[in-house]
Amino acid sequence: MKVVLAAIGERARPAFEELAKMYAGRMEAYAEVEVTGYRSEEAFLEAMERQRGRTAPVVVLLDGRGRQMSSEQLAEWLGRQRDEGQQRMIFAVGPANGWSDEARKRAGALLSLGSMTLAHELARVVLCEQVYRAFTILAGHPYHRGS
Ligand SMILES: C[S@@+](CC[C@H](N)C(=O)[O-])C[C@H]1O[C@@H](n2cnc3c(N)ncnc32)[C@H](O)[C@@H]1O
Repeated sequence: MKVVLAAIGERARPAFEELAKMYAGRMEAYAEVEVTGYRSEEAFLEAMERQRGRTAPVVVLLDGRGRQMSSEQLAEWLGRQRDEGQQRMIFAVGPANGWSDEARKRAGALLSLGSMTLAHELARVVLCEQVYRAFTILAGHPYHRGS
């Protein structure tokens, strides 16, 4: 399975970029990982459109109005996708002013990180940590237990 961790808008400042890449690097023990950015929501949606077809990816938009899950629930869901043979999961953090309704309609799923609004750079760091955590839960790695 390949996991794409995307962000829309300006490149994150170095401190945020470094943290996102640190978790993405750790994730590589479990999946192929790509950290990428798109200059606008439109560019992102166009890229998603080009990937439609037989092996269409699951596109998960990070959104405050989305479904909230515990880390264990995210792990279970991700594990199910993997076991069902899903080859490509795209998680995307929206632009600073959020996703349009059109983007929300086209998403495979909307995922909330909680009811508080995070700065988009921070949301991507939290996303990367939670997807990494999900893989460690699936692998039975002690990271999730804090040991
Ligand atoms: C500053 S927030 C956008 C706030 C905007 N007013 C809205 O309602 O979506 C920028 C991006 O960060 C992500 N984000 C921020 N807080 C989030 C949360 N609690 N859960 C999921 N994503 C979040 C989303 O991808 C959002 O599009």
